[in-house]
Amino acid sequence: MTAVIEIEGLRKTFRTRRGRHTVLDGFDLHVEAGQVHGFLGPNGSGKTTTLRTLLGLVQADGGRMTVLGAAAPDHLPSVIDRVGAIVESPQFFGNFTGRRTLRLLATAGGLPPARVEEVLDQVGLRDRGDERVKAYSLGMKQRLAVASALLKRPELLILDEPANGLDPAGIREMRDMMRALAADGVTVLVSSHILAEIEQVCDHVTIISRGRRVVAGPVDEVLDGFDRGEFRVRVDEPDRATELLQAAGLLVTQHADCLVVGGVTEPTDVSRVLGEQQLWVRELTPLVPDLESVFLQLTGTEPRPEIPRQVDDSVLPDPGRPPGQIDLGTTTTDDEGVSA
Ligand SMILES: Nc1ncnc2c1ncn2[C@@H]1O[C@H](COP(=O)(O)OP(=O)(O)OP(=O)(O)O)[C@@H](O)[C@H]1O
Repeated sequence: MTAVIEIEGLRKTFRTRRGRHTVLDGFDLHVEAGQVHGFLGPNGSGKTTTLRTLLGLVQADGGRMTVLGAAAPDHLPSVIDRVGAIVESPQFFGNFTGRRTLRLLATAGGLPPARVEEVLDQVGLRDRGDERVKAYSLGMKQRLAVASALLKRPELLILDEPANGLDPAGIREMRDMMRALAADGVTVLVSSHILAEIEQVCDHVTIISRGRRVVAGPVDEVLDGFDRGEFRVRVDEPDRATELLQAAGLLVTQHADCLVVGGVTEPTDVSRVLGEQQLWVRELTPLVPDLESVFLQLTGTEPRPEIPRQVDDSVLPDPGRPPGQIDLGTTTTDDEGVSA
């Protein structure tokens, strides 16, 4: 497999009114060719800063990055024509129509006008392309942004929150589009908070928390790593059931309307232990971890009853870092991202 994006030991500190704020603290990301790679993290964990840094929009304080084999940011210009990116909400001239906007971009990139019609059709704006952008809804602006990123038929597509403002049909279309692009060999790096979407469309995932990678790998393997063999069990007399199951060596947690039984290797063990004492199981459902539960657990962002969670409350991962951090210097940048 060829690495399309390599980030090692990325560091970035902003100077803010509250003092220095380390946003990326030795972050690593590896995206291989052909992957649809989900990039997840709580609000403020550093996703957009990572993508902006990768694209040369923010200067890193340390670390090593390559895009399509070219060292970033220094050699980014040599590969940028092969990269399509939407990072944050792109700004377009409100008085231009969607079609005119794309034609200008196509002309600047030496692309034929026919390509504009193809991408307008692809993102569902074919019939609204002659309206001014300022009259577009949020979701239509997002579709226009995707169209602009697709114009040059990129080998690598970087999408920061592409589902922002999209209606349910639009989200599904975005998912189908990512799948179709992947089938055509395009590598996609996508950040999103819609974890069910990510789980459906991505084959690989990296989760960031407070500027450090907390997990990375194939989605299936990440989820399997959190499968604790738990089952939801509904049964009459939950107290007696708990005693019996615990006596059989199983881990039992009582909830308001069910028991969660862990350490189960063979589900029939549960029904047998209870049935032998005339307790009949009404439900026995495997609790398969999903990306949302894994995300909440790894980032420490499970909602707490009656305690509003603050954005910087997420978990700071174990500081045991893989080797490979290379200092580029220790510059600190201000709120505008300009080197100080
Ligand atoms: N130019 C800047 N100056 C100062 N702080 C900044 C700047 N840009 C980002 N930050 C801070 O960096 C942290 C990470 O922001 P970033 O936008 O990368 O998070 P994110 O993971 O994309 O979050 P979200 O999911 O909310 O979009 C935040 O605490 C943010 O306030």
